[in-house]
Amino acid sequence: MSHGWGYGPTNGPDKWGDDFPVANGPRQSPINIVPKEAQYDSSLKALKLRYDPSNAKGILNNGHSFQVDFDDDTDSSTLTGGPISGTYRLRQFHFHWGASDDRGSEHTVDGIKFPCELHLVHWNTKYPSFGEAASQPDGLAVVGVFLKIGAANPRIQKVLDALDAIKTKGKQTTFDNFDAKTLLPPSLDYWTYDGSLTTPPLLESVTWIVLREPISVNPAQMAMFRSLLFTGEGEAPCCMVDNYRPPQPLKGRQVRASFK
Ligand SMILES: N/C(=N\S(N)(=O)=O)N1CCCC1
Ligand SMILES: [Zn+2]
Repeated sequence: MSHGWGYGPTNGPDKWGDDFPVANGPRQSPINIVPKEAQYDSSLKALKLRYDPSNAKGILNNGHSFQVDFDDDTDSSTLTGGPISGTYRLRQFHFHWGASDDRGSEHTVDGIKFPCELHLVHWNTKYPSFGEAASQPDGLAVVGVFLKIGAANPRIQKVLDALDAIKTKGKQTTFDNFDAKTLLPPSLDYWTYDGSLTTPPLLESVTWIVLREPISVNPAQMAMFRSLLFTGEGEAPCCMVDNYRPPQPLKGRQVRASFK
């Protein structure tokens, strides 16, 4: 790709392998999850997410999605349990979504696409930093949550109300006192498998933890996601939609379930 990666016809997922050969590696994400082929593993622990709302720092339009960043200098917002060992710190969360409700998620379930998918990105504190962890096979753990169309979700509204201030690429604003746990569904049943970042550099360092139960958003809330721009201020505007990578080959990997 002569210019930076993105989701368009000339720089989208089919072209990422030109600059990032790992795109065709053995543990790429996302994947299509086939529940009937996922093996229940009774040794999988319950997820333990302990988030401190005061760690929320800011919200940024990074030109590919938007992210809410957290202070990860201490173990005050962590993921433990589940399929991982040790302690992983919450770094940021972000979303992927479609131009219409028939697509947008990265993982699919029996081939079904959801309109949106939330990713909560954590890094293994056995490594000195996020950057170091991101290059290790057990360095990251991402909790994925599907969003479906239904009732308005009051808990996501504070995030969506901040989007007006970060419409264009590179814009950021403060975003404090937010408990990311409020974005999770009542059940923490999950599927888990070894995968990768779903955007360049596509590093194969992610333990994926995809929750079975979606959360809901209503159509007006989905429209707020779609109000963002991939482009920077003063550039020809391009709506930030369809910022998802399609499912990748499983290549013999096993998907385990924490539930029967
Ligand atoms: N691709 C990513 N996360 S994801 N979509 O795989 O959860 N990231 C790139 C840098 C930090 C997180
Ligand atoms: Zn993501």
